[in-house]
Amino acid sequence: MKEPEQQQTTEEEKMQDLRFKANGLLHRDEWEQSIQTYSQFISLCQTHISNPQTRPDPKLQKSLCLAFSNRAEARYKTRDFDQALKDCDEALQIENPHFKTLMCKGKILLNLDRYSMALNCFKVANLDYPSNQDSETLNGYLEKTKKLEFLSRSGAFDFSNWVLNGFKGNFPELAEYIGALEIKKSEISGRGLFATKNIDVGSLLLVNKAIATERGILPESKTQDLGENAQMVMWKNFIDKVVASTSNCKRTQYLISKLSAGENEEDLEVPDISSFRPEYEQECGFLDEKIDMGVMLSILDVNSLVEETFSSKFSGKNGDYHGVGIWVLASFINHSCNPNAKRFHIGDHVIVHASRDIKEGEEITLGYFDVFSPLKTRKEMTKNWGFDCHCKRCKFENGVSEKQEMGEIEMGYERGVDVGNMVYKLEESMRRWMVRGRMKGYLRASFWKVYYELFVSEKLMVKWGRRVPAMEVVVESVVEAVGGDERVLRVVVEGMKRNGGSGGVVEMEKAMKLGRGVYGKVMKKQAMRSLIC
Ligand SMILES: C[S@@+](CC[C@H](N)C(=O)[O-])C[C@H]1O[C@@H](n2cnc3c(N)ncnc32)[C@H](O)[C@@H]1O
Repeated sequence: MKEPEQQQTTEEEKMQDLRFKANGLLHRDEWEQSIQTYSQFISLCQTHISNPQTRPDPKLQKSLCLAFSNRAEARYKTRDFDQALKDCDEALQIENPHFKTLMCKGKILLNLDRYSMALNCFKVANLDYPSNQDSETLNGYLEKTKKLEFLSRSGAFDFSNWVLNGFKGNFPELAEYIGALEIKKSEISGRGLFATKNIDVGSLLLVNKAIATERGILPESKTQDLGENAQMVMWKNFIDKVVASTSNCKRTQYLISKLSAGENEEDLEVPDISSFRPEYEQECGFLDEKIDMGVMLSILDVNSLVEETFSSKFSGKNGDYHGVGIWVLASFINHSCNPNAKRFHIGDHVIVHASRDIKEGEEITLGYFDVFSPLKTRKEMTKNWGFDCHCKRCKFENGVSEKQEMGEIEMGYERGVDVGNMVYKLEESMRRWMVRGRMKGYLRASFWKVYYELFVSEKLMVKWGRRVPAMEVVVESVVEAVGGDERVLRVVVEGMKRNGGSGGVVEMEKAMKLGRGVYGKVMKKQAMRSLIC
């Protein structure tokens, strides 16, 4: 049996060894091993301190604080943010302010998009700034966090430089942002996102960071098997990433658990939108149990989105390049064939903006697929998504699809007959059926492909121009009905060029407004002009 003093010395030596070993592992970036060794040190150290028979060295408290801080750093590197934050709080309970810990906590909070809390950490760290530390790093974090906090509050994103640079270089800074929105029961299906005030075209609705994304090349393989195989691998990797993100973070788990798994949507709880704000407090009863894997797969099936690039000009990637991801708040947006919003993806963020003016109380809707296609194609697409669309446009087009002329027009469309003749026939039929207002826009959007081919062809316009409505009239009705689109913008720009250069001030203003519907109000005039002209 060792004497208490002898035992104390042995314990102190053991702690010394563990601390030394853990620090070495941390310096060599061996995160998991260093976490384990710090845990051994922390447990021994705590027992030692709480033992009434020992006279712990006062320096031991400092070592314990540092061990928590270092374990937080290692856990941050393994993206175990929940546990890393707990370690930071333990360290700060022992010593506050503690520069190293505050820096680590700030970085974790920044990763979790909790900008104002992160900013607070960096500000306090700045007060406790030790002279031997590199001030540039802290200043860099302070500046970045201030900017993100402002963006998240204001939604004042500006992509001008990135656009003017031809989408080269770093992505623009993006922060999570939620506009004037709420979640409510939807007449379309289950829950939906609704505007809480009037929103004008181009305004940002939300910016949401993905829980996980997976990107890769999916070759349009000559053998179907190869393509399907690549798709399966991509989907599997994506699922693994989602599972990894949810197992480390209770908040992510909680948020995902709120999504529809495709069944009994009408009975689903309507969560408060504030629980999707990054700063939402953790303690409010986050999930304790893991989500069942079967449920998780259904959730991913119903809510995952294929990425859409900011602009076809931007992607610079060939058609083989695909990305899939899950964005929680954006998952509450229902589909409509006459959507009022558009989405783009930059890095891991989805950016949703109003593609036309939206009234207070109106539901925000996206086209889950290309809505510039005829009813038949859209029905196939919604079938793939697993639902029947009951939007106003589908209801109206279902009615006219019974008409004989409609059958002839559809047949002509599929066979690719003279586009001028088709447009003429459709316009004449709409006149006879007394189709008015938005409904005209619906049908024109359905057969947009032929309108497009007609309006961009000088030769065809010479032949058919007098017998079909003016391009401006068609464009206005289509945009009012289904929102802005790059292809519509293209027709307008081609028209302006035909009329001698880039058109007058009024035409340019109209094109810029259309541009805001297509790309959102995220750039200054010069950048928008470079995109549309
Ligand atoms: C991404 S979720 C949209 C939010 C969902 N309504 C909810 O309550 O969580 C996609 C699912 O919503 C439903 N949905 C979306 N748009 C729809 C539409 N136009 N018609 C019918 N169901 C729709 C379908 O069940 C679809 O699988």
